Amino acid sequence: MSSTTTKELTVGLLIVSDTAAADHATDRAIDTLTAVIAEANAQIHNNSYEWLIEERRIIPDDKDKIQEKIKDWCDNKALSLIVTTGGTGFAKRDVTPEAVSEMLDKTASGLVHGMLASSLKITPFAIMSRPVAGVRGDTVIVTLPGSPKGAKENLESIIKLLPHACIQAAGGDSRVIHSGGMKQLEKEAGVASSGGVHDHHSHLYESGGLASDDAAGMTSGCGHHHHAPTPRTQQDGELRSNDLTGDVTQRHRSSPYPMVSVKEAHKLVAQKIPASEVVKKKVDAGLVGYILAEDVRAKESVPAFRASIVDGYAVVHTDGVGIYPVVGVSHAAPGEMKPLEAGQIARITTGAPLPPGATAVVMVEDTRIAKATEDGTEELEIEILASGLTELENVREVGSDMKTGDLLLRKGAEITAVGGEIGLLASVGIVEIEVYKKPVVGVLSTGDEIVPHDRDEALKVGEVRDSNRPTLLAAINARGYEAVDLGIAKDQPGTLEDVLKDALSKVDVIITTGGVSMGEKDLLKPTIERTFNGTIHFGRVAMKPGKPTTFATIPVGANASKPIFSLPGNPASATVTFHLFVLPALRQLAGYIGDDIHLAKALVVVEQDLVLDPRPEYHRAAIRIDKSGGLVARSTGGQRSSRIGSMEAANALLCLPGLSEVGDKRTRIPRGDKVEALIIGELKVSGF
Ligand SMILES: Nc1nc2c(c(=O)[nH]1)N[C@H]1C(S)=C(S)[C@@H](COP(=O)(O)OP(=O)(O)OC[C@H]3O[C@@H](n4cnc5c(N)ncnc54)[C@H](O)[C@@H]3O)O[C@H]1N2
Ligand code: MOO
Ligand SMILES: [Mg+2]
Repeated sequence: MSSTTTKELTVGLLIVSDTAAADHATDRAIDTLTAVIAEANAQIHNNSYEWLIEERRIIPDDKDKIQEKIKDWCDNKALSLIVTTGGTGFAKRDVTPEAVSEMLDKTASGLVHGMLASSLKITPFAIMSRPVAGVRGDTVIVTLPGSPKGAKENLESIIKLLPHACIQAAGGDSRVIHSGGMKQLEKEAGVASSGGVHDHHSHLYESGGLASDDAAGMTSGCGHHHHAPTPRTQQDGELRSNDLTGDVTQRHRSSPYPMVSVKEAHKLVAQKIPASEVVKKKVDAGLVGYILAEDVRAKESVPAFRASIVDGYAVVHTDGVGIYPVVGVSHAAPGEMKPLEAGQIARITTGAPLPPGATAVVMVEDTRIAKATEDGTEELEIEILASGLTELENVREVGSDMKTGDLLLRKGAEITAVGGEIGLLASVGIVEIEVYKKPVVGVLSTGDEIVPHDRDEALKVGEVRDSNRPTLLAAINARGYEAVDLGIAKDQPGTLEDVLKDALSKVDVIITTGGVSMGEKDLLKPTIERTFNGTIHFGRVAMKPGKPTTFATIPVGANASKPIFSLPGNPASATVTFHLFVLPALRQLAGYIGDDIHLAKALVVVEQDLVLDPRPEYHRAAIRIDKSGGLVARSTGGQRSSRIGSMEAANALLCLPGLSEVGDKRTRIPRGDKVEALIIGELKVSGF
């Protein structure tokens, strides 16, 4: 069943409200309904369909305007679903049901009853609502009340049944989506099973009894399969975050950010990272880690002269064995050289230029001294013992290692820490090359409780030493990127705004930690969206640790944007997600391409049983090369996200599948099994 392709069910949100139309900032319905729909997407464990919000409009209580939008969204855009809010009461200006009714081809009184029945369980005032529902063309239309709470409750009461309705309304075969799962669907939607008719249907929503966040079947990016909906990126004008100035009572009570898989998160990062810039750099030790932005050709030949490969005597190779006068000396040093004639030899050292006329070199081991000066300090005649010399024997011809114009390094080549590429460039006199600029990375800790790690004063209750900033600054530096310390920002919108504004002018990539989950002081997301007009590409990832990992881009000027990674505050979460998401992004910006962007992966044997978490887990471990050359992994112990100790001596992240991925088949990886490991540190050997 997971082989069916994902169908997108498009949605239009039509907010009918005089107040909200006059001041869009007062609207809460869009956020609320977006959250309901995101949650519905997050709970789909079968990739047969997903909701996609395509339209969002706020219009006044005006019958013509309502009908105009409905006409456009049904007849031109053929959306799957239109949800209106507002105008369903008894006030004079409440005209939504009338406007919608006139547009319907069919009514759907069942949906109306369903909504009213569930609302009446919550409040007797539901009786004051006049919802209508029906079909126009291919589109299902539902009217919800204007209060965000009422709208949310009504939509939640029917949303699990709407895919079925929408697909049928559009003339599709809804068996695809409800094949195998109608009973489950009915159970989840709180509707009694109608018996045998649906017996051949299979799962629409997977069972499993896990918390929705954790049960989302996601891939961990380590090659597990999954049934996740594709991520929804932010649409124009859609803001999911809490209101910055809002009260705690108004915050979201379930995350409005769809849970994306690690693989999808990587894809989004790769897509949204700005293009790499080209800069000129000197060829020196500072070039390590850069990627060439141009093909580089040899400016000179190596060797630049005919050079000896051995210490011995330069000869004319046709001369043969015999005793010859030593008429000159050539050391590996610049200088003029007297030409050599047949019947003469010249002493020569390794790397020294051959005298003009010499055609081969005989090793000193293949010679004997025949005559020395009287004081015994100098050679006069030497007997050559080697016979059958070939032309250029023991000689490096001009350009035999490399010729002027040869392609030395291709665009895209990495200047490695091994040093070979720098040597190559240096050998032919290249002093400057074009490379991709390495990003400068700013690191900011956030949180009222966070104090500098080196503050020389005991902690007061509630204070926490900042471990994320030194950790990340170190990791960034060690990977060869310039890191800028942005300090600690308090959980106040203004403070965060000032610090980020300053950072945007100084760095290419911003990393923040803390303040991205569900707390009322978790201000990163609303600040990015509302203050900086940024786009949050994902705000939740199906992984442990690191669930609230957030990635956004903030516009800076006309066509430019800068990436911001808002990592969870928990220290192990911040460190893991830095390696998993930020490092590849930095490498992409620095010009790495393809697989080179990502952490290296290997299969390792686990030395202990590892208990699986509902979420795909990145279990910190120390891996070693054992005597047989294989890789073995030892867990670093307690894996709680707050425990930075789980990163101590860790050089790998073991990719453990989430329980929701392996089904009920197993709850642990037994010792001796192999798992994939992402390598984040140096490999050690044991039993060398
Ligand atoms: N109702 C929910 N609560 C939480 C959820 C959730 O889904 N629903 N997610 C949990 C998960 S998972 C994580 S991870 C954390 C992430 O929290 P935030 O990113 O909002 O971070 P904070 O709340 O600011 O801090 C969390 C924790 O980490 C400590 N911290 C923060 N910064 C630092 C630092 N620089 N150095 C050391 N320690 C730091 C902070 O004091 C907190 O203890 O949210 C869960 N909650
Ligand atoms: O995802 Mo959080 O990072 O588990 O602690
Ligand atoms: Mg928090």
